[in-house]
Amino acid sequence: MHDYDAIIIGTGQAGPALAARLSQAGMRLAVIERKFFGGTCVNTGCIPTKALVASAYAAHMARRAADFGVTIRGEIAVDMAGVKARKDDISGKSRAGVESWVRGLPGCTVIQGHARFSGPHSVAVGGTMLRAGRIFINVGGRAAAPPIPGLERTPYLTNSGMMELGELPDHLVIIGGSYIGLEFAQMYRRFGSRVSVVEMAPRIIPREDEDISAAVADILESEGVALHPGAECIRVSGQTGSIAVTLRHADTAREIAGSHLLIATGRRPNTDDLGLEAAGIETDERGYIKVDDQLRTNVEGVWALGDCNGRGAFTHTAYNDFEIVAANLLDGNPRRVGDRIPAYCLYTDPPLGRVGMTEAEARRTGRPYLVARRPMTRVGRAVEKGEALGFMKILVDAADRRILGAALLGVGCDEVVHAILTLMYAGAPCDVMQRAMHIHPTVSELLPTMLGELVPADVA
Ligand SMILES: Cc1cc2nc3c(=O)[nH]c(=O)nc-3n(C[C@H](O)[C@H](O)[C@H](O)COP(=O)(O)OP(=O)(O)OC[C@H]3O[C@@H](n4cnc5c(N)ncnc54)[C@H](O)[C@@H]3O)c2cc1C
Ligand SMILES: NC(=O)c1ccc[n+]([C@@H]2O[C@H](COP(=O)([O-])OP(=O)(O)OC[C@H]3O[C@@H](n4cnc5c(N)ncnc54)[C@H](O)[C@@H]3O)[C@@H](O)[C@H]2O)c1
Repeated sequence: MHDYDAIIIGTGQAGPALAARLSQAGMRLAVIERKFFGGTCVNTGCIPTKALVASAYAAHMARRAADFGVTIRGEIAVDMAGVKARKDDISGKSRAGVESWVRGLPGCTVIQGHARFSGPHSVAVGGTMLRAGRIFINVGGRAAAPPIPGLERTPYLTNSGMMELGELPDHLVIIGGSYIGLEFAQMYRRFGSRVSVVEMAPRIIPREDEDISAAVADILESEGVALHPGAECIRVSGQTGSIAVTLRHADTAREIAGSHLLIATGRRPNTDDLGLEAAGIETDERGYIKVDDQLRTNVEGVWALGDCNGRGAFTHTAYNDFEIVAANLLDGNPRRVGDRIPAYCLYTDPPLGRVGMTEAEARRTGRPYLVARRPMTRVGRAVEKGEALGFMKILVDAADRRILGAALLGVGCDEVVHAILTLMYAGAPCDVMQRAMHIHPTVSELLPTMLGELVPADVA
């Protein structure tokens, strides 16, 4: 039995930063990783997908060169080997950076292998037993495959398999029209594949407002992505190169013939093989580890951070979990998960920047609210860039004039959304932003203008 002050399981988006703080505090710690340092974000999630999105954007803009008065002689071709090499290089450097950081921490022992609890404060990795008074679980999640008949016999890709894909699919059929599905859909269409997206909800990105789903659908369809909302996938069969996907749409069955199948139907936590029962750590019915507002599990001295606790599903929520645990444990600062404001982006082009409530959520609160909308065709910077698709929407509480939420679908909106996010954290009324002089020409300069055009929601 090896004794430590702390054990961290998983090197995702919370573990390494927490290891650095614990090491700085003089603790002896063990960090256990079973696969790639950096976890999902670095290896099969945010970083590689955004590198691929950048290649797809370059191809798209090259095809649009004539719109800008630029002539490209010859065919615009995408070299998938080059695209993959660029992605692998970016992702690989990030992985190596995390690994050397963690290995270099004073007092930190890195163990490679699968960790499994053997008791409330003990963990086994292969034949090695480790014990600590504090254990931090940062095991993340993986793609969940739905119980579609035939799937077990049909080759399919998940976000992980997509990272290894060397060839350009002739026809990529994607099951799931949400964040993962849509980012891959647009990028592969831009690389040159035919792409079909099957979504069983009545519309794509069903958690977003209807106007946002419709605008994103228009953008994707205008590029030639075939969308099948309201269609349940009832059977799949075939081999790579020849895949048959059967859909039921309004009681009618039809078949899509594709070359490759991507399953993007959500994720599940990596908690089923962690021996949680040996430690008495409680999970919910979907396998997420139950935590309180400071990320403590029901077992004293055990915390769960990141995707595995079901309180967030993003890199920034996992990292924020680290900040909350470190603040409580090391800084005497009682930070809480409940204090954070939901925020994320969908990295289609143009991106969708989201913060706070959707309009549907604002409506459900029953309180009066104000709304301002502006199409990107009325945003000078977007017009100048020749990228004027989408619209921006801001919701404001009619009583205290604080921003309730925003959905910004437009060029640069993955950055613009932070101005609203910061104002919301400051708890300031929107008038503060309206009076602040903004820089011209930017997308952000239209935020104050929009706030001057707020109208009650029922007349919007
Ligand atoms: C395709 C895709 C795109 C995404 N894009 C974005 C984006 O643009 N922005 C964003 O914010 N989020 C994005 N996400 C989500 C983001 O990647 C995750 O929310 C984030 O990585 C979660 O981090 P984590 O620390 O919880 O766990 P992970 O990053 O999943 O890390 C968990 C680590 O634990 C290890 N592990 C698991 N079990 C054990 C065990 N028993 N023993 C030892 N080690 C173990 C794993 O090998 C892994 O390295 C994306 C996800 C996907 C799939
Ligand atoms: N830009 C980002 O921040 C980003 C990008 C990608 C992923 N992520 C993270 O990864 C998580 C998972 O993303 P996701 O898109 O896989 O999951 P999701 O849970 O957001 O969406 C899954 C979709 O698949 C549909 N679906 C499920 N079963 C189906 C079936 N049998 N047939 C047809 N449709 C079906 C659902 O209705 C849903 O719309 C997200 O919640 C997000 O946190 C973030």
